[in-house]
Order: sequence, then C-alpha cells, then structure tokens
Amino acid sequence: MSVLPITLRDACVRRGGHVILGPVSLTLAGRGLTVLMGPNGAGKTTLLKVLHGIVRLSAGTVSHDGDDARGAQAFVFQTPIVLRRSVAANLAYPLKLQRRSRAERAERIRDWAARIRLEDHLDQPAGRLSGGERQKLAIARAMIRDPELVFLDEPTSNLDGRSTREIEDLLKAARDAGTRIVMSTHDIAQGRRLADDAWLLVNGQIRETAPAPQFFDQPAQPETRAYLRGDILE
Ligand SMILES: Nc1ncnc2c1ncn2[C@@H]1O[C@H](COP(=O)(O)OP(=O)(O)OP(=O)(O)O)[C@@H](O)[C@H]1O
Repeated sequence: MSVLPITLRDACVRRGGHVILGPVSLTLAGRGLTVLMGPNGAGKTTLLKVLHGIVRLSAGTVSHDGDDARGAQAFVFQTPIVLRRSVAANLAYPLKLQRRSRAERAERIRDWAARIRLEDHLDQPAGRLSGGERQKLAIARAMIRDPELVFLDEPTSNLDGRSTREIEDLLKAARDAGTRIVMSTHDIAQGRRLADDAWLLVNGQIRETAPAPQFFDQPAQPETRAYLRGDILE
C-alpha cells in the first residue's frame, strides 16, 4: 500500500479574486527529498497544502491514487503547532491515535526524544520550549509514526545554525530510512545540502523540476538561473 503517486492536473487555487496557485500539473512519486524553492509569496505553502489535501482547489484535480492517505502522510507547518501538554504527551499523541501499545509508545518516545535531544525535557510543558526545540518536536511528532510521506513548510526559517543542522540531520535520516519528503525553503544553500530533486515555483506556477545536480548546476530555465544567482523574480 502506498499514498503515492499524487497527481495534480491543472490545479488552481484562487483567493480574493486572484489566482495564487496554478495551473499546476505534476506527479509526486518516487523516493527521496524534494525541495520546493521560490520567492516569498510564490505559493509554496499553498502547493504543499494542495498536495497534502487540505486546501480546496478552485479548478483542476488532485488525485490521491494510493491508499490510506490520511494515516500515512503528515504536514509540519511553518509555525510549529505544539499541544499545551508535556513534551512526552506531544510525542504520545499520534501513537495513541494509531492505537500503539503502551510499551511501544514508551519505547518510541524515548527513541525520538533522544533523536531531538529533548530526553531531559520529557515532562516539561511543550509551550516553554525554544523556537528550535518546538520545531524539532513538531517534526518528531510527524515522524514518530513512520509516515510514508511528510510535507514541511520552511522547517528551519528563523532558526539558529545549530537547530538548523539538527533538523537537517533528522530530515536526512528520515529520507534515508525511506520517508518521502517534500519541503519548501527559500534558502538556496539548504536546497543544495538536502535536495535529491528540486522544483522552482514562481507566481504560482512551476517553472522547473529537475534532479538536484541539474537544478542547481545546470538548470534548463533562464528563470532558475536567475533565481539561483539571487535576482529578484516577479
Ligand atoms: N487566504 C488568502 N487570501 C488572499 N491571499 C492569500 C491567502 N492565502 C495566501 N494568499 C496569497 O497567496 C500568495 C501565495 O501564498 P503562499 O503562502 O502559498 O506563498 P509562499 O510561497 O509560501 O510564501 P512565503 O514564502 O512568504 O511563505 C501570497 O501572495 C499570499 O499573500
């Protein structure tokens, strides 16, 4: 069973009389980590939400051809949402929904708390964590039930170097363990560090999709070259 492929056909989203996304046609399949790049306001968040199935299209279609879409995919929002409970309770929540046994929950919580270096904070209210710690907790909560597919919206924006490196390591480990990841970033250096393949979105439209070496070093589109040079795209 797989949630993939997910296919968009001429997908459009309108808000306030404007098309903010689309028309976009693409297929999300395969393995690895896809980086979605583009200027502020290009529509990256909207595209991720469309792929996850939490934004209604104004036109076109999104087909989740796989099975069991909800259980096997997760979304990490740009501003991490943590429950007003302890760190341990935040990690336990998705496992309870999956009806995992108490023993299995305890083992996974210990494992993930160690991976995000919060093992000494398990009883602390999540609301008191720093921004970087909250983001790590939100990612761990998404990953703890071994989803097949995870979307992350700018997972390290506004974080310090150390938190960024820790989160990048988490994402690489999840990718290497077989989780399909799609994440947005406008940090080109981060894209180079993480991507197996990359998409450029400008003005609500996909301008290029390519394997990372090609995207970053030999892009086909002049617009991608301009974006990577640091030009302002409109
Ligand atoms: N509910 C809404 N009503 C009107 N405009 C909206 C709404 N939601 C988003 N937009 C606009 O749609 C465009 C795309 O938004 P989106 O958040 O998807 O872009 P983004 O690429 O993720 O941006 P950023 O990099 O700044 O997070 C933006 O210009 C935004 O202002």
